[in-house]
Amino acid sequence: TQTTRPQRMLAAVQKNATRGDPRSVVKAIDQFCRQKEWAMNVGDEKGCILDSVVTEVNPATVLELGTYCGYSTVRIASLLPSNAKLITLEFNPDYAAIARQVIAWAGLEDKVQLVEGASGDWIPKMKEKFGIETFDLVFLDHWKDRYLPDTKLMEECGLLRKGSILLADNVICPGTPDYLEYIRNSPRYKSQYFKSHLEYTKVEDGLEKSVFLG
Ligand SMILES: Nc1ncnc2c1ncn2CCOCCNC(=O)c1cc(-c2ccc(F)cc2)cc(O)c1O
Ligand SMILES: [Mg+2]
Repeated sequence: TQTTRPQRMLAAVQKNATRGDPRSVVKAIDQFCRQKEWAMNVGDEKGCILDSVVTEVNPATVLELGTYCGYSTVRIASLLPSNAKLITLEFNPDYAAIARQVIAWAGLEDKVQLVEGASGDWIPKMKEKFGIETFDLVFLDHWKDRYLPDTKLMEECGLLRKGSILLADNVICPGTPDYLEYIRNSPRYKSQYFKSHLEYTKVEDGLEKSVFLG
């Protein structure tokens, strides 16, 4: 029977990457997506911007919305201090099953909690279920029409503190116009656009980094 693209991506990781070596996992996925099949990972170009933001923030608590196959999960978790926690939410159980194996191959399962479900359902439960007060960094990479409602939900649930950083993928392609309009005009955020390209292509895309001002 036919395999899925995430299954073929995992096979490429298990074939070409070294167990316990996150950089080799990232490299294997990027090579698979450049040479074999495009896939919606944040990719190597935007991934470097992600790395620089994670390093600058040095977060103790991270929320990732939209795990897919775990590519950005591995990039982020590999840069976290030992006591830091990364919670990643994935809606699609098939993606989640692959992501768990990719994260395990990278040896990062102790830093990552992968939760299956919709962001809108889980955000209100973060405090009670995971003992989270606030998130130092949120990486938004899920349904593009959920960025705005979920940001408002995080505000309402008190999950953001003065200085919390939101980093949003795909603000140009596929695009998140309502989110951009809100975050760039709200007096409660200070935003910065990092121009880049849609993963593995020459199409313009970028990341929007926003600081919550409280
Ligand atoms: N926990 C949750 N709660 C709610 N929803 C959730 C969820 N977890 C997952 N989902 C569902 C959505 O997950 C995938 C979202 N990502 C994308 O759709 C995406 C698409 C492109 C793309 C595609 C085709 C093109 F031609 C050009 C660009 C590029 C990207 O970089 C993308 O990130
Ligand atoms: Mg994306």
